[in-house]
This record gives sequence, C-alpha cells and structure tokens, in this order.
Amino acid sequence: MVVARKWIQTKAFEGAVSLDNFQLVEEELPALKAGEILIEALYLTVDPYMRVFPKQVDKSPIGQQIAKVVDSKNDKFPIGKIVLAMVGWRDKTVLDPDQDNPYYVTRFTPKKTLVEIPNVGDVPYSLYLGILGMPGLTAYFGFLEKCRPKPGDVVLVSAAAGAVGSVVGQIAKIKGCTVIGSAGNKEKIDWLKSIGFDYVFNYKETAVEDAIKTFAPNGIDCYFDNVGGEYALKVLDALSPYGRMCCCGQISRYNTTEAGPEKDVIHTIMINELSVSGIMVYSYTHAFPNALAEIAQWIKEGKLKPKETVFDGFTKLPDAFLEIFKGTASGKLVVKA
Ligand SMILES: NC(=O)C1=CN([C@@H]2O[C@H](COP(=O)(O)OP(=O)(O)OC[C@H]3O[C@@H](n4cnc5c(N)ncnc54)[C@H](OP(=O)(O)O)[C@@H]3O)[C@@H](O)[C@H]2O)C=CC1
Ligand SMILES: CCCCCC(=O)/C=C/[C@@H]1[C@@H](C/C=C\CCCC(=O)O)[C@@H](O)C[C@H]1O
Repeated sequence: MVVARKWIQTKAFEGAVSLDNFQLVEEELPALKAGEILIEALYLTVDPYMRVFPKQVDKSPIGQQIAKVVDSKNDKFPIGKIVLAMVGWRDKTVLDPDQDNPYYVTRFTPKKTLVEIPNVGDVPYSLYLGILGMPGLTAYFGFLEKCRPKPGDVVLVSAAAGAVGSVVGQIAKIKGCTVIGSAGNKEKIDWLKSIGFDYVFNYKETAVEDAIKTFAPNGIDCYFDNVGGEYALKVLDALSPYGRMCCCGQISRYNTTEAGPEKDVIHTIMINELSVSGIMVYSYTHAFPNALAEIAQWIKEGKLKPKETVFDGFTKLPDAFLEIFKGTASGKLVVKA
C-alpha cells in the first residue's frame, strides 16, 4: 500500500495568507489499474495565482509539479519517465496520463492533467516550472505579442526580479530595448543590474512616477505590469503616444478585497492611442514548442540567465507560497520534494 502526503487548504483566504490556511494530511492510494501510473514529485511550483484561484477550500491547492513515474501499468509511461503534472500539492499521485485536468478552467489551465516535458536538451528539471514553463512562457508571449517591442523602445517592468519579470527584462535587452525595472530590496536591485537591466529602482523608496521622470523623461513605450493597482495607473499616465501595456498580473491587489484606486483611465488610453492588453498564457498553448526552443537557445547562448530560490522539502510548500507575498527572494520559487 502506498501512502501519499498532500497539503489541503483549510479555509478561504482572507487578507494575508498564513500557515494555518494549510494542513498536511496523508492519503492511502489505490492500486494501479490498467493504463494508470504512480508519479512522485521531484519539484513543485508556487505561483501568485494560487492566491486567487477559485474554489480550493478542503482541496489541495492547484499546482504543477515535475514528477517521476515510479510505478506503471502504461507502456507509454515507463518507470523513470519524467512528466509535468497539474495534480496540486501532493507528493505521490495515481493517475491516468490521458485524464482531464481536475483543476481545468477554460483558457486558464492546461486541458490535461499531464503534459510531456519539452525536448529542449539537458537542463535542470526545475526550470520546467519557471523559465521553461508557465512563467517563462508568460513573459515570452506577454512581452513579444502584447508589448510588441522595437529596438530603442523604453520598457518598464514591475516585480522585475520575479519569475516573469526577470525574463521579460532580459528578453527586452535581447530585443534592443532600454530596460527599467522595479523591485523591493537591494539584493534584487543588484541582481537585476548584473543581468543587464539599464536602470533599476526600489519602488518602496522611490515613487514610480519619480523614477520615470529620472530614467525615462521622454516616456515609456512598453509597460509590462505584474502588480496592478496604483502603480499601474501611474505608469499608464506616463506611457508615450502609441505605448503598449501588457496587463499580466495584479499582485498588489491579491490580498485585499477593497476597491482599487479610481481614475478615468479610458481617457488616457484614448488620447494617447495606447494598446492595453491582457495575457493568459494558455491561450498560446499551440505555440509553446517554438517558444520553448527559442528560450532554451537564449539560455544556452548566455543571453537569458535563469534564477531560482529553492525551498528544501515537501513540508515547506506553504512557507514557499507565503514567500511570494513577503517578497524577499528573487527569481522563480520552487520546492524540492
Ligand atoms: N497572466 C498570466 O498568464 C500570468 C500572470 N502572472 C502574474 O505575473 C505576476 C508575477 O508573477 P511571478 O513572476 O510568478 O511572481 P514573482 O516571482 O514576481 O513573485 C512575487 C513578487 O511580487 C512582488 N510583490 C509581492 N507582493 C506585492 C505587493 N503587495 N505589491 C507589489 N509587489 C508585490 C514581490 O517582489 P518585489 O516587491 O521585490 O517587486 C514578490 O517577490 C503576478 O501578478 C502573477 O499573478 C504570472 C503567470 C501567468
Ligand atoms: C484572476 C487573477 C489572475 C492573475 C494573473 C495570473 O497570475 C494568472 C495566471 C494563470 C493562472 C490562471 C489563474 C486564475 C484563473 C482564474 C479563473 C477564474 O475563474 O477567475 C494559471 O492557470 C496559470 C496562468 O496561466
């Protein structure tokens, strides 16, 4: 008999997430039926959207993991094969590789529970949860398709030291742009400078509108928005005519239910003929293989530098999740099971 551990969410999130939102429980797994496999987590991801994903109370929070097949009654998935699976915060799982994703929401998640890992060469498995996974692809499509950068454009990225923002900034450099990033501590600022950002500021010390006056006196051409709220409205006001803004996330608002700052944003969008677009990365599923090949090539050439903060141990999942909102660590947060 195999016993799995899984985290469940004990109560609805309200305000800041705390450790008592989660409980670790054990579960006896059923014997494998024909066609099924048993997988064991190697790395699990924590991402900001887990804070706002609907209907998870009494369930294991949504999440992908890189896992190894450890028992199999399916010839296509032999023992030892590595897969990417959306099974939530669990260390062991029995599944049919062809089953639909129990967390599926149209456009927002993969349709199937299990996804083959892309064949992009010999890279650490954890990267499939970051730069070669959902966050990296979000950066790639959000920036290239929605911001439509041109060489010489001035690009601003918020939460620039994070999983998405750090990739956006580096792709912007590859595309010949001038890149400004914001982050919340000195270690992140120093790291962003070291990977090629032209200007970096601590948004907790310098208001974004002041940073823009200093670093981009002629305005911002592209804004990649990871934070939303007042920060995003301030940047909207500073976009150059024909500017582009990619609305990727609103992390400054995830822990609050209070109404956001009000303003007649529509007038600003009209008068400057701005393009403001959202991004949902799974809308580009058809184009993932080519994008991943290009990202992998940039990594190989040293043009894109992955960074991770790794939490050691399955029991650390809630701590890793809380770290997203503390904001001390940079790069992609992953948990080594
Ligand atoms: N549309 C889509 O398909 C996707 C959207 N996203 C969104 O992209 C954004 C970035 O995601 P990801 O790169 O994974 O996360 P990050 O790795 O950037 O982690 C979160 C970071 O956000 C910053 N942050 C945390 N709380 C706040 C706050 N209250 N106000 C301002 N900044 C805060 C902190 O950095 P610091 O304070 O140092 O800047 C923290 O380190 C999120 O909003 C996420 O929801 C992500 C993936 C897909
Ligand atoms: C609703 C806030 C979403 C914040 C942006 C973000 O991080 C998106 C990430 C998606 C995510 C889907 C997340 C939420 C779907 C909400 C559906 C609903 O019915 O409200 C996940 O699938 C990975 C990213 O594509």
